[in-house]
Amino acid sequence: MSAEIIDGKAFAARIRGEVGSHVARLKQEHGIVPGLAVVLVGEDPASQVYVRNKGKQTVEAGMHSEEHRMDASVSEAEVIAMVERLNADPKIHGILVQLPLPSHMNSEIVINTISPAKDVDGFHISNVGLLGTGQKSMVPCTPLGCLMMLRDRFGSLSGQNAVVVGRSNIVGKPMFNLLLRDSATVTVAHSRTRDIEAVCRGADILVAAVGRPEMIRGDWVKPGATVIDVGINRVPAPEKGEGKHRIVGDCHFESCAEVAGAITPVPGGVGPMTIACLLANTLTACCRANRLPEPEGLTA
Ligand SMILES: NC(=O)C1=CN([C@@H]2O[C@H](COP(=O)(O)OP(=O)(O)OC[C@H]3O[C@@H](n4cnc5c(N)ncnc54)[C@H](OP(=O)(O)O)[C@@H]3O)[C@@H](O)[C@H]2O)C=CC1
Ligand SMILES: Nc1nc(=O)c2c([nH]1)NC[C@@H]1CN(c3ccc(C(=O)N[C@@H](CCC(=O)O)C(=O)O)cc3)C=[N+]21
Ligand SMILES: [Mg+2]
Repeated sequence: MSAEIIDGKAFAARIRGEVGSHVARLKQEHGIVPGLAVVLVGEDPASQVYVRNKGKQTVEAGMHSEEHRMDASVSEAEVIAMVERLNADPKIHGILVQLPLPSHMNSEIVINTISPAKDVDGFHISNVGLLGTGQKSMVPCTPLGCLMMLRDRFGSLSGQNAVVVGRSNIVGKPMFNLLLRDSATVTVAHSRTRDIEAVCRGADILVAAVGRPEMIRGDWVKPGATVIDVGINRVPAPEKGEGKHRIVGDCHFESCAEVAGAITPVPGGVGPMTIACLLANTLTACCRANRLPEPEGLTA
């Protein structure tokens, strides 16, 4: 193995520390406490873990944290009513509606009900449009975390060949926009891409957001490339015992690490950065709501 392992866990802890000191200053100088509300509909066990981590780290950063759990059988109108209540709540600066929502709901309608200023996921259509046109917006947490790690490694991304595998609204497309804004040359690959391995081999920066366990192998990677593995896949781990699981990325770690110059591990890579960026976005939203200067280095 030759690649440098990018320590997302340590990077994220550093960001949370910075967020924490800004929060302490807001409290001391202005008596303001940033607040994040998470709306969780249904009982998806993987989501539960994620929501618990978020709540814990929000409180550790000195912020106010609320979780609103709703039964999977509630109506779309009830979720919308919850969002509208949070929109109107002055204690709350950030709202996250955990996706996916139960299939009987239209998640676009629910997400677009969130006040754009409180949309710390950056999924509201007006934030999507602002990002796409290069204007100030709330930036989706996972792509923002990836961008921070890339800027840290490269300094400038100008002229780098970046390939994003996956075109979802929550990862692939916003990642494309952020890389393009930083003047990388960006290709977006997806399930219809022809000769995807060759496309990936052209990448100085390879971002994998596919949702297919270990799909990207070492021979897809250009020697020395930087590989950002967004994938979070639960796969059976019989070696750990009957019915046990482990988490793997969209990249086959061992073979990719032999070829890449640097790679993010799963777990311990993009995941912790996502939560750190969620806290950073909540702080940013709070500063904007109170017409206070925004913290530097915590937004795109
Ligand atoms: N670490 C973190 O913080 C986060 C991790 N994730 C993880 O990232 C991964 C991606 O998530 P998300 O973007 O929501 O996933 P989606 O399922 O919404 O999108 C997957 C994308 O990958 C493409 N794709 C699927 N199969 C292939 C294939 N065989 N070859 C090429 N492209 C393919 C799809 O193409 P097409 O459009 O043509 O169907 C689609 O564009 C998941 O593992 C998810 O769990 C997600 C969010 C946050
Ligand atoms: N509205 C919305 N916004 C999201 O940002 C969102 C969402 N819905 N739905 C689900 C996905 C998934 N996601 C993760 C975030 C952090 C980790 C994370 O912290 N992972 C750790 C721990 C993994 C573990 O061991 O469980 C790691 O990778 O090291 C994982 C997954 C955010 N998502
Ligand atoms: Mg998805």
